[in-house]
Formats: sequence, C-alpha cells, structure tokens
Amino acid sequence: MSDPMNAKAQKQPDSNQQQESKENKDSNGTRNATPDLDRSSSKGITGLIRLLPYAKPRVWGFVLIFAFAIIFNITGTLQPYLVKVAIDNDLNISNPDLRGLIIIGLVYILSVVIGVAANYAQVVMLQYNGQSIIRAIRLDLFRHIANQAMQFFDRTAIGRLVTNVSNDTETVNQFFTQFFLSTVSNGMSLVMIVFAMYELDARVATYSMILVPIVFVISFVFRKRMRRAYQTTRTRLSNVVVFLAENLSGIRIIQIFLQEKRQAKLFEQLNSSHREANILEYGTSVSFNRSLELLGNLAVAAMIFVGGDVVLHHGMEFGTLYAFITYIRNFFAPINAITQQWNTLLSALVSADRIGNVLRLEPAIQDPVEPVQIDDFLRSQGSIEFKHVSFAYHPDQPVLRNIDFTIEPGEFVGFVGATGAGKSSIMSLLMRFYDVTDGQILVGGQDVRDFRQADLHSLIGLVQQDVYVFSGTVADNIRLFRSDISDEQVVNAAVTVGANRFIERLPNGYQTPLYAKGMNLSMGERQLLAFARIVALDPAIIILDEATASLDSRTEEWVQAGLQAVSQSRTTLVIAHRLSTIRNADTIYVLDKGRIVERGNHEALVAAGGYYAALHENSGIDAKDFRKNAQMRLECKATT
Ligand SMILES: Nc1ncnc2c1ncn2[C@@H]1O[C@H](COP(=O)(O)OP(=O)(O)OP(=O)(O)O)[C@@H](O)[C@H]1O
Repeated sequence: MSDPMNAKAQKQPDSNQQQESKENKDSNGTRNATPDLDRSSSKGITGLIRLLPYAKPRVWGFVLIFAFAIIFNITGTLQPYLVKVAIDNDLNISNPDLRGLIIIGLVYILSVVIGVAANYAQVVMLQYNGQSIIRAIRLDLFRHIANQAMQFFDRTAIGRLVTNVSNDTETVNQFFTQFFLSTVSNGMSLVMIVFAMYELDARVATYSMILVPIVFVISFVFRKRMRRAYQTTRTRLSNVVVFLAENLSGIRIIQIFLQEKRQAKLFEQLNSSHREANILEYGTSVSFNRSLELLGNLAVAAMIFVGGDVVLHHGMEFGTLYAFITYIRNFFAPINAITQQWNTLLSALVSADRIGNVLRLEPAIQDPVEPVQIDDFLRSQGSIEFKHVSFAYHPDQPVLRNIDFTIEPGEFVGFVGATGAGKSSIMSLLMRFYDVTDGQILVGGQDVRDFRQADLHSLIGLVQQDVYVFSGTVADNIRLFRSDISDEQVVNAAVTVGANRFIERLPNGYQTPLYAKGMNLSMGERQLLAFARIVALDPAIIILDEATASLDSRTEEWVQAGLQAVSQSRTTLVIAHRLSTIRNADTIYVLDKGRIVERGNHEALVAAGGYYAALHENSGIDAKDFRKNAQMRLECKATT
C-alpha cells in the first residue's frame, strides 16, 4: 500500500510539520531527524483522521458491518416490545390469548437467533477489517522506519519504535474494532430505544430525555482528566518498554559490570510510576462509569415510582411500564458502553499521533530524482575516490578533515588508527549512511549521491565486527533469503572462504537453524559466514571491520584465509585492529583525529619511522594502545 499519511502530509503541511521541519534542520541545512516521537502533534482527532485512508479499501466491509449492526439492534429493540404486547394483549386476565402468546414466543426466539447470528457476523467481520487495516499501517511503519537514514537511528531509542509498531498499532486497531463497533452499534441502539419510547408514550419519553444533559455534564467534567491520565500512562509504559529493550540488548555489559542492582532499581522506579499512572487512569475511568451507572439506576427507580403510580391510576398499561423500565435500563447500557470506549478513543488518539509522527518523517538521506543506472560495467567497477572529504555528526565537531585518497579496482587497503580516529566514519560515508559535510565521494567514477541507495549498497558488501545473523538456517544467512541464489552457489560460497569446515560439522549442515544474533556460532565462525555471504552476493567492493576480540590461532588462520579468498578480484577496505591482517595491503592509511597522517605500504611506513612504525613496534599490543607511544615518537621527532 502506498503511504496515504505521507501523501496527505505532503499536500497539506500543517503548522506542526513546519515546526518539525524547523527542528529537523541543523546548522548545515541538512535534515538531522531528531524527532520527538512521543510528542502529541495534533490536538484532538486529527491524528486518527489522518489514518482513515488506511480504512478506505475496507469500506464495503464496514457497510456490511453496519447492516449487521442494524439487524442486531432491531432485534434487540423489538424484544421488550414483544413482551409488552404479550403482557398487555395476550395475558389480559379478562381475555387471555394462548395462541397469540405462542406466536409472540416464537417471534421472540426467532429475533434472538437472528440477533445472535448478526452479532457474530458483525464481530468477526470487524476483527477482519481492523486487522487488515493494522497490517497495512504496520507495513508502512516498518518500511518508513527502515528507510530512515542512520542519524535517525543514532538518535531514536529502538524501544520507542518497537512500541510504535507493536502497541500503538494495536491500540489503533481497538479504535477500528471496539470503538467503531461500540459507537455504531450502541449509537444505533440508542436511537432505536428513543424511537421506541416515543412510540410507547411521548410524554414519559420526553421526561426521560432530562437524562441527556446530565450525562453530557458528567462526560464534560471527566473528559479532560481522563485524557491527561491516558497520555501519562502511555508515555510511562513506553518508557518501560524502551528501558527493557535497551537493557536486554546490553545485558552482557550489565552483568559484566555488575550493574544489575542499579538497573533493577531504575526499572523499579519506571515500573512504579507506570503503576501509579495506571491506577489513576483506572480510578478516573471507574468514577466516570460508576457515576453513569448510578444515574441509570436512579432513573429506573424514578420510573418505577412515577410510572407505577400512573399504572395504578390506569394512565398506562402495565406492559408499557415494563417496556419503559427495560428501555430506560437499555438506554444506559449503550451510553455506558460508548463511554467505556472513551478509554479506547483516548489511547487511540495518542497512538495515532505517535504513529503519525513516524509516518510524517522524511528520510534525511533521499535518493536522487534521476539516479545513475547501475549497468554491468558499473557493477564490476570497484574504484573509490575520496575528494577532500570533511564530515561532522554534529555541527562544529568535525570528525573527518580533508580526507583525500583513491583506491583502484581490486586493491586491498587497510585503515589503522586509534579509537575514535574516524575509520568507521569513512566507511559509513562510503555507504552513504551519512552525507559528507564537504567534498565528494566517487564509486566507479560516480558521486555516491547520484545512485539510488539500494543500488549503491548492492555494490558494497559489509562485514562488521559483530556479524548480524538473521533468524533462519545457515543457508538462508548466506544467501540472505534471495531466491535467485541456488543451494549450489551457497555451498560454493562457503567452500570458497573455508566456512564449509564448520558448517558441515553442524547437526543439520546448511539447514541448521541459527539462533537470534548467531549465538550458537563462535565469533570466527560468524566472520566466515559473513565472508560466504559476500561471495554469494558478489559485490565489487567489500568493507571489513575486523573483529577486535582475539581469535584462537587456528580460527584466525581460517579467517585470514577466508579474507584472502573473498578479497580476490574485489576492492577491499579493512579497518584493522591486528596489523597482521593488513601487512600485505597495497596501501595502508593511518588516521589520527580525523586526518590521514600517513599512507603507504607496510615496509614504507615502517621505514618512515612514524606513527605506523610505533604501532608496528608495539604490535604485540592491541592497536588501540599504540597511540600514546606513537604520539611520544612524533613529539621526539619534532624536537630533534
Ligand atoms: N553516530 C555517531 N554520532 C555522533 N558521533 C559519532 C557517531 N559515530 C562516531 N562518532 C564520533 O566520531 C568520531 C570517530 O568515530 P569512528 O567510529 O569513526 O572512529 P573509529 O576510528 O572507527 O574508532 P574505533 O576504532 O573505536 O571504532 C568519534 O569521536 C566518535 O565519538
């Protein structure tokens, strides 16, 4: 489904959007996507109305539901009337009519059966419609989130997004199912009851209408309080989910650094504040509902008192009084049901706002209007050029300064430097996860901004330190679910990089299911799996962010051999943490504080006796620790 939200938002930018646009521009003029996804951007029902286009394809379904609701309500309203007829006509003591009674009884049973069937059909269809709408909204949300640029994910808590896609859509579903059904069906029932009451006795019916303004006043008094209470509960629940998502994903760190108690205490605080908000919410809601119930019972009591007197003075038949009492009680049931749905409406308003906040976001990095088409020539071109590239994640905090290099197709280059020097940032820019602040990056002679992002990514294969493993089999993880890659190609890819050695030892070989995050594989095995992925997908360029954790020497040998195999005939960029990985590189770039301070091959750099030489001297030590020594050496050089 297209994105009706977005289409509408683009046509009619409201003041909130303009505000959002302002907030989302940084001083460089680029969008920085720092959205407050919890912000209630539209007052009242606007957020929900904006979601209505998702219900459009289901319009006929709703018409049918409407028809079933009419049938259900007619049967419900008819029943007290049938009892009235039976009491006043057939049970008349002076002239009883047994045949008439039987007929009324049969009609009553028939109306009950038809009512139940109509109600069943109505509820099932409503669920079907509601779930179909939610499926479409969820799909759009997921696509929309997945299309956002990296800075969106840098600044948005994943838990917030999980709440958006799961809870918020479910709450909106309740609007389309419970609230819709309740309002339509009970609203209709209310109209029919009022109609039946006027048919029975217009005067008594008019007296009964005094209830309407009282109900209105009660609703008005509670409305604001309830909205505030619901908003608080939703925000606090979302805080709990965010905390949970972040803590579970970082559970290892929490355990290693003995943070369990502290985190549990924080969680307890969030939980308590959610509990308090929830109790307040229910307290308000229950006070509201009970006030209405009290009013309903008072109305019934008044009807018994006043109506009974009228019956005794022969101003009304007993059956009519019975029907009136039933209608008055039934009159409150739909009002109560509709107001019970007030909660649903309020939650749905908040959720619709939050969904809208996500759907209105535009990705900070956009594809060009006329992208360069990737043909076979370009696909085989692995040349890379950085032309005076500078970059900052935040204005005034430059991370890369005047980076300038050219890598020829098929070259193997290494990047070394202390932590925070900017190695990963170079790779992120190459993949256009971010746009350069200054300068230009070319791949195959074309500016990366001229490609569609998907096309650019198809040219580049990435092997990260922590290889991401999807839920699925080993084979699925090598072909990345692409049906055009055959089983044979999967096996060949694994053999090429030597991953077959461990795969064949797994219980079901290539069909072994992998657990979330590949926890049933070692780090080295995951690296080999990622290499096999590269061979199967066959990009012209690969980026390897070498794992920092030390591998045992045998596994390291396998990973080195795998890297050799995968880098054959591909342009290979390696962020190296062990110098042995890049010893044979064509060129090594040494980075310090966002600048390239040295470049050359291993021998030349060692001979130069600078930064890299210091690193080499300390090669027993991890790359991250070399900077201090290197700095001292540079300072020594400067003074001599
Ligand atoms: N997403 C981000 N948002 C803001 N600042 C960032 C982001 N990623 C990195 N930085 C900052 O940019 C600088 C360069 O980081 P980068 O990750 O490129 O360094 P690195 O050389 O790859 O380090 P490491 O070897 O530790 O991975 C650091 O100061 C870092 O704090």
